[in-house]
Amino acid sequence: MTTALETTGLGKRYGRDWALRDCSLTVPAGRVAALVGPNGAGKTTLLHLAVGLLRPDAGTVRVLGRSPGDDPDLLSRVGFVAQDTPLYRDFTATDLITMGGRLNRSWDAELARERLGQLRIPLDRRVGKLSGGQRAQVALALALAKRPELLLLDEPVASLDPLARREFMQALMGAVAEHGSTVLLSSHLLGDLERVCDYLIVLQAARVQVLGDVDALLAEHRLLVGPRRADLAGLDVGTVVRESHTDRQTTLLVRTDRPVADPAWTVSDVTLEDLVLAYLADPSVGALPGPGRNGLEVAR
Ligand SMILES: Nc1ncnc2c1ncn2[C@@H]1O[C@H](COP(=O)(O)OP(=O)(O)OP(=O)(O)O)[C@@H](O)[C@H]1O
Repeated sequence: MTTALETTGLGKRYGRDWALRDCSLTVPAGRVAALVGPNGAGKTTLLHLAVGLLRPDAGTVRVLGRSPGDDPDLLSRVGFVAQDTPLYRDFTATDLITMGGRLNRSWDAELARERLGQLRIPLDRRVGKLSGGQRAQVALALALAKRPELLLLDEPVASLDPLARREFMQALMGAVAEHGSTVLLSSHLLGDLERVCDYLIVLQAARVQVLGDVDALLAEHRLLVGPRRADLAGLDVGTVVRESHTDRQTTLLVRTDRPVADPAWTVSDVTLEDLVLAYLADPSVGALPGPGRNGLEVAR
């Protein structure tokens, strides 16, 4: 299996409004993919379509080569942690671990107990009495105990403190390294994603805006700082994704497959955060796979 998730022209509508539209993407197996975008962009909708909680109104979604919703067996191979970690609040973690063992064919109860023990989360306290962050950790431990081939996480670290976020991300990386799982993780915390994700999906206004390998995307973008130049016509620095100007200075985030030769510009690498923020600031520009430079094409 080389592709964990594949969508083709996928769409979901609520009434007359599209929550997700013309969404065609793949997440290669074994990747840790970041799913980012502003509030209401369609991230949760995409994840719910992938686990069969929603049915498409257009197009198709394939998970591990199968169609979610039509294939109950698929659920045993996919872990999903929903945005609000909706666990049964009257049960203890021990109850949930036992229940998971009855509901799942391959279930590593010891892994879940060990993880929660290391995090000092009381196994015998009702989940409703745990903190939001502790509940998120219980939900992740249960999802990992399933030993899923694909793990889908909807803003799992939002309620965690900075140390716990780092630990959570490390646990994810551990699971990927150990079991070769694929992870698709939605989050607004770009700094956290930069450390662990090697694949990027940016959704904006229900559509895919940027898609691809993080290293390839970072290698193709540059930050240029130079004397103020408000008129960019005729400038040969690649595609300008974002421009900003002060009285004396112009800063550009550009996409180019060539070194910037003009000595007027100070050229530096971009971070994932620079790149995502630049694209989010201008919905009319995108970077999608296609027959363009380095397999990627700028859509304006
Ligand atoms: N049950 C629903 N009924 C009507 N509209 C909905 C429903 N669920 C989502 N939407 C709309 O679909 C769009 C996409 O929502 P979605 O929850 O997928 O966004 P998101 O990217 O996950 O946002 P956030 O970052 O705020 O969690 C939004 O405009 C939202 O208002």
